[in-house]
Amino acid sequence: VKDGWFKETGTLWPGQAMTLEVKEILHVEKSLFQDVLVFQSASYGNVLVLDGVIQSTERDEFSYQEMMTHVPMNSHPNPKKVLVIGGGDGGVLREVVKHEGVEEVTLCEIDEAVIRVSKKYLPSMAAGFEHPKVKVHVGDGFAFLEDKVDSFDVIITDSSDPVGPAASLFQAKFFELMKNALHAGGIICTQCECIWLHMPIIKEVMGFSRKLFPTVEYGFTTIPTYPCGQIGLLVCSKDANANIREPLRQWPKDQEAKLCRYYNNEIHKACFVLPQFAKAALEAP
Ligand SMILES: NCCCN[C@H]1CC[C@H](N)CC1
Repeated sequence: VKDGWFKETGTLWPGQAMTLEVKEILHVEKSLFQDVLVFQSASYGNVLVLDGVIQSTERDEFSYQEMMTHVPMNSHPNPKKVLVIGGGDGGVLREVVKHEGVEEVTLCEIDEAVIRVSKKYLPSMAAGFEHPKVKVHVGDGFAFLEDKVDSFDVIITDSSDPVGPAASLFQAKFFELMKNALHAGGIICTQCECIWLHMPIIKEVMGFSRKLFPTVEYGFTTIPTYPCGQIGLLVCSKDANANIREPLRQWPKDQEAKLCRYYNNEIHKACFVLPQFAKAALEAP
């Protein structure tokens, strides 16, 4: 933090940086896995930063957490058992339990510091941990999935970037583990980076995903504090007849408006409509 501003420089977005004005530094810690910073910003509420990269801000996190959750969940006919890999700020958990049919949601986060710090400084997200249907496992998602077979209806990988603790979550082996852990007809949704910055990463991940899943779709959401204000979600189904682009389930309009500030059943469809350069680069070979 310099002259009262935080600057998000990163090897994954060379030559550019988001900056946020800092009102107060709330927490600085070196966890077992990464540098953890929380600050109160002048205009985005409290901000969680891991290894210098913005993970969540109170003002705009709902965009990402809602889309990462409700696009896969409403693409599944009846999700009962849900797994969240990463997601230590609790935001995805908060969204998953909005689906009445869910019986149990397990969160597997490698770094207990993220959970602890989120509970203290990001209460609107960490509220997700309080729900009776929630089980928390602190550990590596890779290791957690090694012995899971035919166990979940939906798996959401809410990860940081493929640099540091989350690097293994962008590899084919991890997608094989997620596939094996899914029930028939199961769906995964993973954080899949930005079309303005990471086309090679997106193409690589979609490439091996298409070998593993019959249905693979890249959608995105807009979010001011992620690089270039756009972040992707890769949604894959084991069901060859699944049409992820059309919500299978939807709340009644008035209920939807109470539950969500970003997601609705129109934006579920719209999020898969890509600009020409991305459509051309990402369409199936
Ligand atoms: N719930 C935390 C979301 C983490 N998502 C990522 C954080 C880092 C960004 N460069 C990309 C999204």
